[in-house]
Amino acid sequence: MRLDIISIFPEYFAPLDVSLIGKARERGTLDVHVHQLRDWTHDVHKTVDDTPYGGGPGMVMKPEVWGEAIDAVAGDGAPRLIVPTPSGRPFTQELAQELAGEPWLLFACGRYEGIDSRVMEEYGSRLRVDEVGIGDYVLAGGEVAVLVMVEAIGRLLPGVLGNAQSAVDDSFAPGSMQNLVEGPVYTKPPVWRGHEVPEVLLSGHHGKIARWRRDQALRRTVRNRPELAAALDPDTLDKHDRKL
Ligand SMILES: Nc1nc2cc(Br)ccc2s1
Repeated sequence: MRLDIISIFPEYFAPLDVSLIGKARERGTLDVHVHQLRDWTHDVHKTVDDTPYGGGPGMVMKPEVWGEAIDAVAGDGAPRLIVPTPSGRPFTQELAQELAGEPWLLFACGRYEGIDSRVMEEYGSRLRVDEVGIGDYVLAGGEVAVLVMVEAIGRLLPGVLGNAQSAVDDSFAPGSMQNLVEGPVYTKPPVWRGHEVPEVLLSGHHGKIARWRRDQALRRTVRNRPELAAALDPDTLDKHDRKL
């Protein structure tokens, strides 16, 4: 997968050199290119923003600069254009899975009050354009949102996770974990400061362990994410689940 990221703060993406994503880049699973938006300005101050039409606070990012940048990076190709914004569609595990199947993603990192909407209109006619949010709060720019999305997407690529099963068991993963969060996890020692590991996990009885884990996932989902629990497909709940 090729990833292009356009930002006025390319240094935000240094973390993509480390850990899982860094190793995926070394292996060639991920081909990441970060671009400085100001490289496509033509004035001495490298201006990327201006006051909003209609008045109001803050500044809006100029369409001309973004147009030149995206034209230069995309060329005649057809990357999927992802624009992080608080007003976008929710970024979910399902969308991460979908984006992990794309050959080329181009992330446009807005700042200030956002990018002039005509940029998304312009490219919507020839590229798949998704305005995507990572939660109901406002950041200072799209860079951190891109880091979140790149990590969530990158870990789903073949060979990135040491154990591919981990992604299947992820919270929210399509299939048996749809609309479920994961339950508690434990490792050695069996007793730590008087806290014992649940006995079933030491039993070696895989059926009972799987049942216990699902119960714990359901209980945690009901407690922490009641709106997900309400959306659980009744057909996926067996009679035992319903008793919880
Ligand atoms: N939650 C989010 N906040 C922001 C702010 C800006 Br400015 C750009 C993108 C995003 S995504």
